Amino acid sequence: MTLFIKNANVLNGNNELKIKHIWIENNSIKHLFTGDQNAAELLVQYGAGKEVTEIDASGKLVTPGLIDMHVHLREPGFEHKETIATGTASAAKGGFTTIACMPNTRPVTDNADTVKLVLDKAAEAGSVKVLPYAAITLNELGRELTDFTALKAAGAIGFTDDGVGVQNAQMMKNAMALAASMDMPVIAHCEDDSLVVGASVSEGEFARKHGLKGIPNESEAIHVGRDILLAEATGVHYHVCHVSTEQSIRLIRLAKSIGVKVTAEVCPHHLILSDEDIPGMDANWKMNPPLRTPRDVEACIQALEDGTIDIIVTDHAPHSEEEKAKGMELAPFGIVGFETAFPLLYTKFVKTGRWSLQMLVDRMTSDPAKVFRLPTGRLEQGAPADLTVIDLETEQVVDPTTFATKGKNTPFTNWTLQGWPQTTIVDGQVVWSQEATASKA
Ligand SMILES: NC(=O)N[C@@H](CC(=O)O)C(=O)O
Ligand SMILES: [Zn+2]
Ligand SMILES: [Zn+2]
Repeated sequence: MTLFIKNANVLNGNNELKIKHIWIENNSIKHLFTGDQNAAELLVQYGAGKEVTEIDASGKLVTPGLIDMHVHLREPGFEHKETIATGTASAAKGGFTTIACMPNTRPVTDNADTVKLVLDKAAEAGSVKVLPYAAITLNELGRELTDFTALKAAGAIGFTDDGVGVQNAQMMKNAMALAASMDMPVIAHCEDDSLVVGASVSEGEFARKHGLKGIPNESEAIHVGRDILLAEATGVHYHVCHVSTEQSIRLIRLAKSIGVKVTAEVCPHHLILSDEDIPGMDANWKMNPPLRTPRDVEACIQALEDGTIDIIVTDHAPHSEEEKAKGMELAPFGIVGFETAFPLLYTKFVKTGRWSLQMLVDRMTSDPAKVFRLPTGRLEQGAPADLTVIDLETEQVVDPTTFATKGKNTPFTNWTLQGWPQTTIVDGQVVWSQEATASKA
């Protein structure tokens, strides 16, 4: 199939927008024409004898397909929360073309068969590229290492027990040494269980006001510090999940300055919301790590700006409405993220002038590709044709009833945002477009 995207606004790496015409053939970007070339003539010249699908991207931003290295697709085992089909559809609608899914399914992705099942279902669902992580320990119980060799052979791209922290330091050290010997990364949910028993929100204003036990910042940072020392000792590529505290950032900054191979990610909600924004005992504001203080929020923003935190991920974590209705203390942790991530960050940081558009796009495309050595995340001749067309103008109100994900658990309901993805292209195929949705409706 041949696809011709004309009049696209493309970033040049230096935060300048240039008009380009993008010619796609055989899954990759074959030509990148400058905007002063006549699109109609190019079509005649290069499209002779071919069936060419045209997309007019006039006035729209076209970026490399967005990449989300931390998501929960829930299948197998929790299909009432999400399936690989609904999760990837939601990702496509959010402009994502590659996503990496966490192993806290049922069964846990701690064996080669489950890795293969995820990959098969993803190929079948067909929306976006799915990269599975495998568990560090069997059943994510922290007692026994999984078979790293078999998991890597089956297609796992890294090891993580996301959902829980690995409590035992020796276990983590063994995992890191083994992963290092296989040139695989260890991705860590940092949480010391002994410090968080029975808590559902962060230690801060909201917990005090409602008489709730709080999750302290040290519960995250203690693991970050421990793991940095273990990463230094083993030489592994250590990646910190959903960083949310000033203390963790301080440690990561120090580790990077002395050459430890550490990278880190942050979620939109930890960049935009603090515990002081929580309106009441509503579990759509409950996630792990919890919303921290405004001071932590500012530390996260600055860490992303100065490169201490490398990338943005959503930690898309759908739960059913019944589960979330159990209230702040009993409901499971997690909020959905795919369909609001880019508009939230564009509206809150680019529209306000704090970030360049280039910075936001890089942290969601080329930077994750760099950190995880992916072939995608670039818009250039010869690159895989994974692209996202984004409308930076139209305002739209967040309405969870229109989400493609099964999860409606978001704190951003009714927020008015700009920067909505319009068309998502994976390997030269349109996997989602606003028009198709609109005309179907
Ligand atoms: N982030 C969350 O609040 N929840 C995640 C688990 C996790 O990412 O630790 C989930 O699986 O629901
Ligand atoms: Zn986690
Ligand atoms: Zn997660």
